[in-house]
Amino acid sequence: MADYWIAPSILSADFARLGEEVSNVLDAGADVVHFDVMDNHFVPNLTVGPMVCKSLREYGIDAVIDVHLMIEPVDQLIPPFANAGADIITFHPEASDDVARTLALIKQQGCKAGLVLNPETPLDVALPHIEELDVLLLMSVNPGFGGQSFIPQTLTKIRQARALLDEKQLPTRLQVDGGINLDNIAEIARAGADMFVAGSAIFASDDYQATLSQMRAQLAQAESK
Ligand SMILES: O=C(CO)[C@@H](O)[C@H](O)COP(=O)(O)O
Repeated sequence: MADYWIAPSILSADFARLGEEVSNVLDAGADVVHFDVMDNHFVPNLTVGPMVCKSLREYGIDAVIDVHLMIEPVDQLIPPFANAGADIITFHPEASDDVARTLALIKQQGCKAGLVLNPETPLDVALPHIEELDVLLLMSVNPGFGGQSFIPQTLTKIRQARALLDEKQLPTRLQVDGGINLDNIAEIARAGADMFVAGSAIFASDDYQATLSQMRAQLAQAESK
């Protein structure tokens, strides 16, 4: 099977037991921890910062932590997140006055870097930076909240992004985030994504292991078609 990564979003975890929740979901077979950072300014919700990322490391979480910054401005929080144990840091181009500089800053801090495109943001916005991206994240909901429905028009954008990355022979991860569940993960994989962020579909399920296994079965099926 292709090297698909499933990344549970902490947004839907029980924050009172975050270390345990993240540990459980990794034991159940998740590949990456997706760490949603919101500032009640760039998006209308407020979550957590570098201290909580550091706490997860101190708790013993050694998986890849993928920090999705939904904050503006971004640069000043990049070194604190790198020091707190982030492996991947992604941000929205609208939140930086110099996207190339922010990407370089993330890499200087020893992290993988990525850009995030909202549903309404055209793929063209990523084009000038495409060679520098370790991750291209396409939002399939408007950022701010978990539990929203997947916007179906995102499938076209995923196909276009996949064609672009393949044409340029880039190893960039194509991540999709928002409304991913057992019913649509196969179609999203067929469109070309290889990294799947899912919050409510995993954390609201009774059995994380069963849900992750079913997601992997869907991904295997997507590949065989
Ligand atoms: O960044 C976001 C929302 O802003 C996402 O990571 C969601 O938290 C995904 O949650 P579900 O849509 O899977 O519930």
